Amino acid sequence: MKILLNSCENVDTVIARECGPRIRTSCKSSNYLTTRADKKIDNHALFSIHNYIYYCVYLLCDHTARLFDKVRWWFFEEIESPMSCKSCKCAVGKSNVILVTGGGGYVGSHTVVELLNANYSVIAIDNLSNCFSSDKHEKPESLKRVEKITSKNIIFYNVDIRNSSDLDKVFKKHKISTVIHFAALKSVGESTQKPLAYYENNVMHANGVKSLVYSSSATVYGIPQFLPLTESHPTGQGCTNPYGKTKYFVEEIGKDLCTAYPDWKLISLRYFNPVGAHPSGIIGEDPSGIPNNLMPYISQVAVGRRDFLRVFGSDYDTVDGTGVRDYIHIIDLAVGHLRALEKISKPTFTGFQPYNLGTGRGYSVLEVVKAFEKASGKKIEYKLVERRPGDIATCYSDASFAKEELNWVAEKDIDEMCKDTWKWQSNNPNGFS
Ligand SMILES: O=c1ccn([C@@H]2O[C@H](COP(=O)(O)OP(=O)(O)O[C@H]3O[C@H](CO)[C@H](O)[C@H](O)[C@H]3O)[C@@H](O)[C@H]2O)c(=O)[nH]1
Repeated sequence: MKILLNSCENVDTVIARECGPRIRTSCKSSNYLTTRADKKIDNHALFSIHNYIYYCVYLLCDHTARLFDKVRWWFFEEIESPMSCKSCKCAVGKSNVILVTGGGGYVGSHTVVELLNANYSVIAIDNLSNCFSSDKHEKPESLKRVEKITSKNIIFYNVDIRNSSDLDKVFKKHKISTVIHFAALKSVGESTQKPLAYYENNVMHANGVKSLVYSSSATVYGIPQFLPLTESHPTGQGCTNPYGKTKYFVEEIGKDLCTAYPDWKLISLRYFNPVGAHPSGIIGEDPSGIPNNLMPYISQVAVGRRDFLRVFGSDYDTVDGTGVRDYIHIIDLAVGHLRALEKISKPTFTGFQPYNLGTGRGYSVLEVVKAFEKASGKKIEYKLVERRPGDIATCYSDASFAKEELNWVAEKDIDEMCKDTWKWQSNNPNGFS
């Protein structure tokens, strides 16, 4: 016989419904079957006992199923996003899924190597505007090579950070703990010619996650009022180019956010001049078109892609009249991001904090040319030309605050920067393509 059990009924109401009130009372008596002779009543009693056991089994199964369901959801909640991370297995734990915007670019790809080596799960997005990819649905070549270096998988989306609906999809799909925001245009010279493109690209779009490591720049300091530059140096005043202004604006937005919403945390890493390449020579800097920055230009002259370097300005008040910058090896810079992630994930860290990432030592353009000639064994032809608009004479860091707070110091010197740049460029004369 079948009895329909309604989930809202308790045992008493079921038995009452099926067997009547007398039996309900009787069946609760342990000696009922042995003391009653009435067959009809016995049949009723047997029937109700059967139902009772049936119902108890049902309850047991139901509770077990619910418990199992709860455990299952708790389990998935802990290790991966209930939304969909099953496909990508991105979430090893809540605190180590990092979204890297601009992941295919120079600083992005080198940082992804360090993140993967430190066992973070990486979701990379890029609009492929400044990195080579054989197909727009494919990962950029730089990230394919990062997978080769690390033997680890990167989840990649071709997403433009200005497209908020595409960004939303990524945030919904993955349980991201922190964003490292690299996606930006980065040429001082170009920014003076195409300021609108810089304001549109570089002023960030917030989305969900409230923990952000931001890729800022020493250009926020403008024309230095004192050297070396510490984090307390005024920013924004006298920013000499739109590129530097975009970095300054984002820092200001970040400060306001962190003041208004105490659950927001932002570390702004003020890069000095990143150069060099992964020591394997498998990835490196591959600007599209004519390089704007010094080191890739020199290395393209060395490899025969350009005839000579134009040295912008030889009348600055510096050691040899050429501009002085604080060059930092890309691997040191990438490791700086790991230290920043460790810092920002501490419950004690709150608000907005900038850190300089530099070596603390400046080199002139001609000193860099000399160091590169030594590392590559190639003669670098150059011509002294007019100053470049937006440039300053000298810029170098005091990075002691990063040492103190992040336990980070730049370890690689100018010779290693040139050696690794040359290894990359000579192994890949045409870059990634
Ligand atoms: O073809 C070139 C390119 C550069 N330079 C000179 O080399 C020095 C370095 O110039 P870069 O273009 O390599 O670097 P910037 O200092 O202009 O800017 C760089 O450093 C900034 C911080 O100082 C930011 O990090 C920014 O992203 C990064 O491009 C400058 O004196 C510049 O005039 C040349 O002489 N010829």
